Amino acid sequence: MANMSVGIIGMGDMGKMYARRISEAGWLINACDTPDKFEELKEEFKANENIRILPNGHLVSRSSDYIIYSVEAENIDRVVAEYGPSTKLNAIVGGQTSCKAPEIAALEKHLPPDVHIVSCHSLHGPGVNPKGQPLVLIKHRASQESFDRVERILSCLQSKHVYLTANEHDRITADTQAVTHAAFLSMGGAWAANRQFPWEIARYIGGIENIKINVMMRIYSNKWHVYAGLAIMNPSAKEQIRQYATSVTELFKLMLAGNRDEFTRRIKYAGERVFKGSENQDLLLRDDVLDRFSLGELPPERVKNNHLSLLAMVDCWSQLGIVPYHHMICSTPLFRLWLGITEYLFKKPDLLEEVIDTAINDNTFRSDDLEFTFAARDWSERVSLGNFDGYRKKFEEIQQYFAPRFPEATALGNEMIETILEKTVGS
Ligand SMILES: NC(=O)C1=CN([C@@H]2O[C@H](COP(=O)(O)OP(=O)(O)OC[C@H]3O[C@@H](n4cnc5c(N)ncnc54)[C@H](OP(=O)(O)O)[C@@H]3O)[C@@H](O)[C@H]2O)C=CC1
Ligand SMILES: O=C(O)C(=O)Cc1ccc(O)cc1
Repeated sequence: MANMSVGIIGMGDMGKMYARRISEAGWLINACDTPDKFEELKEEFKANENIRILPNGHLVSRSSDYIIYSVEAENIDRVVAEYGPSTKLNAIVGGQTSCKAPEIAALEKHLPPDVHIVSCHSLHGPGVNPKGQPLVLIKHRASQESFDRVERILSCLQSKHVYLTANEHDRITADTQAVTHAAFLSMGGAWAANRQFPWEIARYIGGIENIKINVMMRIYSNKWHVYAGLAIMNPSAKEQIRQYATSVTELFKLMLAGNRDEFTRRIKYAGERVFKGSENQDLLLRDDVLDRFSLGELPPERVKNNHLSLLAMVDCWSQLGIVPYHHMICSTPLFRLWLGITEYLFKKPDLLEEVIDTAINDNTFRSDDLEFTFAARDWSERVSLGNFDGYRKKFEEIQQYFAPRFPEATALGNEMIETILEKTVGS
């Protein structure tokens, strides 16, 4: 055990984070990315004697006792097909992709039968401290001894271990990741379609709005393939994202029709189903932290919003019979912020009344809500069709629109996440 070496195939953001942390704990790392990056990676890691950069995945596979594939979900089958047959006899292999059905299928299909399969998934981005964040471990085809070895190696991340099957993982992360991202992707899509920068508009500054903007900017400043992969390849995500788009559409139609009774009944019913049992728990987020992280100047008086995106999320959970608190075991920082702002709205009866009133009576939001509805449906459609190119094109167009403010938004977003998560980690 003491001499076990760890292989990492795919030295992108997550692969490098794993390599650095695992090597610091004293394990020997054999790592590679695509052959064209061999020299560059060798240069980058030359000072770290516990990290050996190799030219390709065959050499990593042959020489490592535990191998982690940290490549794009879309490429997992092709990459395991290529290097899997070179795996060292009796080694342990797993992946770090965000969606387990295609990963497990690839590992089962291409690895020799003597190889043990243990997969993992860190539920946070490469820039977040893994301490206390959920780390899913999947003992798919492995002896207890092999599983214990993986657990010991990864214990250096100091994450909170969560034991699930691949199916359970995908069902829960479809909600905590794919639907959460769909909501923020749609906000960005709507603002870009209306040629708005929300931090320049009083309605979108302060409180809940700060979280919406900062998380939206965080997602669009990242790589499209992470979001495309975990939505398009997760078998549970299509249905859940479709329900979100349907909830948005149906609530928007009730608003347009001015149907206050039905709108109110539906919102309250959804709120009861989703938040029943959590009434006496502390709120995940507090006012003072909500107001602190703004990309724009706070207006003298708070401007009302109907928060269609949040109302639709609660309606979606209710329609799917999901209690989001049960999903905290696979919560990412973004999901905790998302759940935090929805419960903030639903657990403040005066605010909820104001929001319902605004939704029915205030016409100044109609064009924003129309674009938001289009965006939610369009993202859902692209995911349902399994359209990676279409996903990429839309993502990158919107990304370009917001790019000039990314450096500032990333700094503010990091600070916001750190401050707010101090309170929500482990809850
Ligand atoms: N980013 C995040 O927040 C998180 C991501 N994940 C998951 O982790 C995985 C990696 O994500 P991330 O690090 O962000 O993505 P990156 O794009 O930064 O890293 C993936 C790397 O794998 C490389 N790669 C592709 N094919 C091969 C190959 N045949 N041999 C060796 N390397 C190869 C890619 O090269 P090239 O670019 O040339 O294709 C790239 O450098 C994904 O599946 C993602 O879903 C999990 C948790 C968090
Ligand atoms: O927190 C989020 O949802 C992120 O956007 C970062 C992220 C992306 C992919 C993962 O598999 C896990 C975390």
